[in-house]
Amino acid sequence: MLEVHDLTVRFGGITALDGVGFDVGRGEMVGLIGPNGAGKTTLFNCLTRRYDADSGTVTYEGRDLTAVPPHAIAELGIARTFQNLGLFPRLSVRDNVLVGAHHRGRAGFLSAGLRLPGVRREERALHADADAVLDRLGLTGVSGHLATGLPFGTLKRVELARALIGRPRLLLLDEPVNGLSASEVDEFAGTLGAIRSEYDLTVIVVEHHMGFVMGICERIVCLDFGRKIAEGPPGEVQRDPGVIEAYLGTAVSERSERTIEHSSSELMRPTQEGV
Ligand SMILES: Nc1ncnc2c1ncn2[C@@H]1O[C@H](COP(=O)(O)OP(=O)(O)OP(=O)(O)O)[C@@H](O)[C@H]1O
Repeated sequence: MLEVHDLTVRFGGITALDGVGFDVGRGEMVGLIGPNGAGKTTLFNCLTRRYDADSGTVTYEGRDLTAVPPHAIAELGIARTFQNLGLFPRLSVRDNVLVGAHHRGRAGFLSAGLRLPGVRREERALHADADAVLDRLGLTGVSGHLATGLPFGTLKRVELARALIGRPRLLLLDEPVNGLSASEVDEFAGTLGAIRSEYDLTVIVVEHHMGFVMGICERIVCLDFGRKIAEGPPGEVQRDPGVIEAYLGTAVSERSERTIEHSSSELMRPTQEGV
């Protein structure tokens, strides 16, 4: 479904991605891990065309993604969530979700302004879809609430709902469980596992929470300093000396500027059962 080949992105003197390559098959759930600043979000930004790559190729369902304009990404069936939430605080939860369906609307400026019957039908259909997704994610009770002021765990689910209403085939999740409590992480893992098959999704998930990512993904790609340093099944990657060094080496080496978010026990924590 997705082939990333030799992808390089530079910001001035920083090489955020350095010849990164990996494939993702349809239906897979792939984890993208690596210490802070490894290049994970930059990779997502390339896949969604927020960033241009300096070199390399990205092929999605046989199409050269680097030639696709950013506004056409959602229509191709690619949706994402954001590390720091990308919601509109002054819109209701339901309207935030509806934003994710913008590419499904066919009404033009004039017909929408005149409120023609076709426009009203289309709106009713999209609202029904929004309500179904909100219901599926347990958000019906807050659908009329402004996005501002809701608990972080709820907002993470709103973001997921907004991605799902776009009917994606490829879902990119950027730190979906960051900031959630242990029980919320387990709940999110269960929901993600279920909606993956319900919505026929292929998923790439960036996450620092090793228990979550190792428990839910079939394959892990690890980046460090913009380079892919490991790829394989979770058990293998967890034991990879280069991966352990990338995370643990930060305390004693030149990585002193980076934040060490996760200890060795976090990295080596057994995978969650039943997720
Ligand atoms: N727009 C930008 N301008 C300049 N530098 C950038 C930009 N975006 C990312 N970088 C740099 O590229 C490198 C990779 O950043 P990126 O955010 O992709 O890492 P990450 O693996 O997602 O990190 P984290 O786990 O902390 O979110 C970092 O050194 C970062 O400072």
